[in-house]
Amino acid sequence: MKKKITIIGVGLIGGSLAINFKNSGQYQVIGYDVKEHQLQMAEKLGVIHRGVMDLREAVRDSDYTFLSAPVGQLYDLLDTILELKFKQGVIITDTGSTKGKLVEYTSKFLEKGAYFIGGHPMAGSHKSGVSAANERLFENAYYVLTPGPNIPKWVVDELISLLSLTRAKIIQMDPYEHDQVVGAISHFPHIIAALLTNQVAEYSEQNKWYSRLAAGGFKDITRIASSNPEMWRDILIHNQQVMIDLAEDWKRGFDQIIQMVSQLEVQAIEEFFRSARDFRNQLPEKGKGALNPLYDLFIDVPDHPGVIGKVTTLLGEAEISITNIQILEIREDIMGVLRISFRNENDLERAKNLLKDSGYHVYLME
Ligand SMILES: NC(=O)c1ccc[n+]([C@@H]2O[C@H](COP(=O)([O-])OP(=O)(O)OC[C@H]3O[C@@H](n4cnc5c(N)ncnc54)[C@H](O)[C@@H]3O)[C@@H](O)[C@H]2O)c1
Ligand SMILES: O=C(O)C(=O)C[C@]1(C(=O)O)C=C[C@@H](O)C=C1
Repeated sequence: MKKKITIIGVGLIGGSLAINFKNSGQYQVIGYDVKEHQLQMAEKLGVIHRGVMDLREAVRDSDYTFLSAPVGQLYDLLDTILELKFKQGVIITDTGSTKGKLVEYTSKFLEKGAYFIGGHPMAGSHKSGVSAANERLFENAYYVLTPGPNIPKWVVDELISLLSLTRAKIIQMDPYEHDQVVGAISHFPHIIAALLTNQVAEYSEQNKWYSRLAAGGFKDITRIASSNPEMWRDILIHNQQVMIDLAEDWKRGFDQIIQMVSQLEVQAIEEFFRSARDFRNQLPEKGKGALNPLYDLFIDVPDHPGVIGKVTTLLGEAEISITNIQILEIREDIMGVLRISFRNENDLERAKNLLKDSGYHVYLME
């Protein structure tokens, strides 16, 4: 009998994990979510084998349980699971963006016969929900595990082996070190992006040109301001002290550059940009083969031979390049969903209008 994997919270991250596990053919993948429509969509897209709305049923025979709900939900979920009947030796892990407090909180699982290992895939998107799930989301990305000191090595190895299906690079880290580092490279940047966006939004109330002229630079630095507000509220709250410390460093840096500008310290200003450029330029690019989840278009297609060819021909004739194409589900007599990725927003927009005008039902995902 196949081992059972339960995904609690079948959204972007849970759904992307689920696809990898399901497509391996080695596991039975069950989804649980508080939103029934997410489960229905997950089943329709073929992301999970089956969705259940009852947590008791979801965890009962599970060999591996993934908690991929928002960070603020994890503690209550863990408390509930602890009271339920679960398999002895089950490996429970999460995908939450913060790790320190959670790992401390979960040490009590061990005495109940379950192993908890904190986890955090360092890949994602500003999009939410299972419709944005992507089989290749984690490919080449780092996936951090933060096992507590009492978790046996063979248990960690077993989880690593399962996660290798995602083709992520799995590393282990101290949970508080994780929060420190990820606070600086992920959590704090979301504050900056939102702050900058709010500042410009305020100006644009008086003058429409702010939003009309907002081009590449502004859009690049503020892409993540489109992220899910509830998710980011939870993350900041659960990494509170790190955020406060980073803000102090930011204020110091900000005072310095403003001082340079007001004193017209031209050399220092140039050096400020040069050192940033040098560090930015040596950051590794995302590995080859990984999808850029940004410019995706979804198209409902009937399961007729040649339908993909018709769509790609239409795009090709209009000289719109595609970077990837994926069938999210094709079963007999059932409408399938085609996901086509484009290089930029302009291509995406043109393709959307073209396909719509040709009678296809096309949509973007939040
Ligand atoms: N989005 C990212 O870029 C990213 C990357 C890595 C890790 N994470 C972390 O992964 C987790 C999931 O993020 P996501 O982007 O997939 O969010 P998402 O909103 O796409 O999915 C979360 C899912 O959890 C469900 N949910 C909410 N409360 C629940 C509960 N009490 N029980 C069961 N299901 C519940 C929601 O209905 C939703 O389907 C978060 O903890 C987040 O911090 C996110
Ligand atoms: O690419 C994005 O939109 C993300 O915000 C992904 C991102 C990140 O900050 O890099 C966000 C949260 C996660 O916990 C991990 C990854």
